[in-house]
Amino acid sequence: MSQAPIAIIGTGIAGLSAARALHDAGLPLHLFDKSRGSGGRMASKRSDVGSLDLGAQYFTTRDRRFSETVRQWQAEGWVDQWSPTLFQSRGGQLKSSADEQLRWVGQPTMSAITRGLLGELPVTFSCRITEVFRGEHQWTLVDATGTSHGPFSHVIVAVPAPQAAALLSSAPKLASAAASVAMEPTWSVALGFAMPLSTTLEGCFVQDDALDWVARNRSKPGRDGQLDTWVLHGTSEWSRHHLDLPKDAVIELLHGAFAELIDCVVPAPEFTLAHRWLYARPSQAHEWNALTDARLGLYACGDWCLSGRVEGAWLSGQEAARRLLENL
Ligand SMILES: Cc1cc2nc3c(=O)[nH]c(=O)nc-3n(C[C@H](O)[C@H](O)[C@H](O)COP(=O)(O)OP(=O)(O)OC[C@H]3O[C@@H](n4cnc5c(N)ncnc54)[C@H](O)[C@@H]3O)c2cc1C
Ligand SMILES: NC(=O)C1=CN([C@@H]2O[C@H](COP(=O)(O)OP(=O)(O)OC[C@H]3O[C@@H](n4cnc5c(N)ncnc54)[C@H](OP(=O)(O)O)[C@@H]3O)[C@@H](O)[C@H]2O)CC=C1
Repeated sequence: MSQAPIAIIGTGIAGLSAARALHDAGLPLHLFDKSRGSGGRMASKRSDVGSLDLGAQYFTTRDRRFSETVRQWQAEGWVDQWSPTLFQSRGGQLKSSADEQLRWVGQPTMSAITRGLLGELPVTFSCRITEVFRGEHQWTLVDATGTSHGPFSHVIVAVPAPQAAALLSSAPKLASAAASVAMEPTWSVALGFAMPLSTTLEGCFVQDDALDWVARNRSKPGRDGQLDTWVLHGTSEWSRHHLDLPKDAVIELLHGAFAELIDCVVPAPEFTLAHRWLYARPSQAHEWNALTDARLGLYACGDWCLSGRVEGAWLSGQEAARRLLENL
């Protein structure tokens, strides 16, 4: 009888990091995602004005293993360095803030990374898993339409903590660890201007009431589009306070904050888009690496097990795969 595959729920960078490690070790697996494509919070959104990075803006590497992996991604052509002209804004004072930090982006879109990692791996998209339960020896998943999937030998849950908690109910310790993680929202807004704004600014770390970060989309390698498109992120606190505001109102408020911040004329945008990330980042970092119930064969990974950054999510996926292989 052939070996039952491993189920991985989530095709963000954590789920795909685990998937690649297990596939490279020769194990069969099957991925599931509720979205239409891979990437989760580091996916780019296709829009009328080209592809936009509404979630993760760039990533840095501190861990040696991740640095080496990113160099391999670079050799594959999936990523490139992004060296924006950086500013910071504190108390309304905008000033240049150049640094030596190496920053990476997927190219020509953020999604290139998870698409590359996914390759030909078996995956079911548009499939929200609502239940994960174990029979005598193997696992079954049930999706939102009531359809069952399985059997599976092991399950890796690679979704944001509040969504993971429900899927981990077979292992109450894991479920309660996931349930203890609070995640903060982020409102993300894109504004596209017909005439390029008259500024050298390409990225800005902001500390004010509303804005946290501003980036000029076309300054990233390989980005297309006719308009000069900007991505604005609200702070966690501002986003929490304005969580249920209609998108038009969010766009108007963040457009206003942007116009106040930047030292140039900001006309009415030709194009606008708002996206609410309910679970954008964990409110604090953890040092769990991954969560494990080796006896049951149930694992959880994601940025919330570590640093709340792309690097943390990738490392967490590696760790879930390592522990699973160790316990075979
Ligand atoms: C606005 C924003 C800006 C950010 N900026 C940066 C940055 O500049 N640099 C940086 O390093 N990090 C940044 N981050 C954080 C970074 O994006 C995340 O740390 C990382 O992408 C998390 O990856 P993950 O795989 O753990 O989770 P996710 O990317 O959230 O992946 C989880 C996947 O699971 C799927 N899923 C969820 N529930 C289910 C279910 N029930 N059934 C099936 N599928 C399901 C989702 O659709 C998703 O594809 C940012 C995040 C946001 C939101
Ligand atoms: N919005 C979210 O939901 C969300 C945002 N995240 C942001 O992701 C980046 C990535 O963090 P990382 O540690 O990999 O990058 P950096 O080293 O570039 O930035 C870390 C923070 O350090 C400050 N910083 C860095 N460079 C400069 C600079 N040249 N001038 C001024 N300040 C700089 C900045 O912090 P403050 O804004 O000053 O508080 C950076 O944020 C990072 O931006 C996260 O905010 C991650 C997850 C979710």
